[in-house]
This record gives sequence, structure tokens and C-alpha cells, in this order.
Amino acid sequence: MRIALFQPDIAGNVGTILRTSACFGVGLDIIEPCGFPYSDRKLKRAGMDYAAEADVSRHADWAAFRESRPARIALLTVDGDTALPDARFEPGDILMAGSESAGAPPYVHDAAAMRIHIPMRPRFRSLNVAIATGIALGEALRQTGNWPE
Ligand SMILES: C[S@@+](CC[C@H](N)C(=O)[O-])C[C@H]1O[C@@H](n2cnc3c(N)ncnc32)[C@H](O)[C@@H]1O
Repeated sequence: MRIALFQPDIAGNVGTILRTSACFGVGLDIIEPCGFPYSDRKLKRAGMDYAAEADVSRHADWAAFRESRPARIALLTVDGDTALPDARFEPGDILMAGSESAGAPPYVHDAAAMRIHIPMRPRFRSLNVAIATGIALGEALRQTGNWPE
């Protein structure tokens, strides 16, 4: 199981996900361009000293990412046709989240084996990307038996 972020816009969210990645021993792929310099202090602040322990790969673009990570993609998207409680994860899955501003484009939706929405109350548009990733990662780790000992 790995997490992937498609062209993230907000440094603090990436730092929060880096910290999550380190805590659970789940690798993180960042598909660039990002909407901020990777040296942004908000990323460092949210990632704290944990970020140094994360297994992070940065990819110049979508093509470079797919070349190095051909595994099955489970895409988190507000337009998903599979509700998180119905999603069936496999240990090698890449759990991908879209950008804060635009989500993920159609070609990323097309490449995904599962397009997953996290059910919410009516009228609410979306969750923060780090929260959505954390909720889905917890379910994926539970299903695949990969919670740390
Ligand atoms: C702030 S949301 C993006 C909202 C964007 N305007 C859109 O229409 O996709 C950022 C990312 O968090 C994840 N996310 C947020 N809420 C979600 C939900 N209820 N179900 C699935 N993914 C969600 C998705 O990966 C989304 O691309």
C-alpha cells in the first residue's frame, strides 16, 4: 500500500500526509507540479521531524509516476462510484488523492481501478484532502491487515 498525491496545492496538507505516511510506514508518491515550492516552511512545520522518516518519491509528472508505479490505483474522488465502505483494497494498491483546487482530471479517473467517495451528509462538498486520505487509509490498512504491530 502506498499513498499518492496528484498535483497538491497546499504545503501544510502535504506535510500532514507525510507525517501520516511516516507513522504507518506507508510510502508516499507526489505527482508534480505542486502548487508551492517543496522547501515551503508550512510543509516542514506540518511534517515535523516525522517527515524525515517517510518513504517519499517525487515524480515530475503523471507519465513518470505511472512508469515507476504501475500498480492498481484506488482514487479518492468526490465523484466516485464506489462508497468507501464497499471498496475492496489489495495490499499493493496505491491510494491516490486529487488536488485541493481541482481534484483529479478525467485521465486519472480513467486510469483508476476504483473511484471511491467517502459518504458525507448532503450539501457538503468535500473533506480536507489529508483528512480524506487518513480516513481511507485506515480502512485500507484494516482490510489488508497492515496496521503496524
Ligand atoms: C478538497 S478535495 C477537492 C475538491 C475538488 N473541488 C473536486 O471537485 O474534486 C481534495 C481531494 O480530497 C479527496 N476528497 C475530499 N473529500 C472526499 C470525499 N468525500 N470522498 C472522496 N475523496 C474526497 C479527493 O481526493 C479530492 O480530490
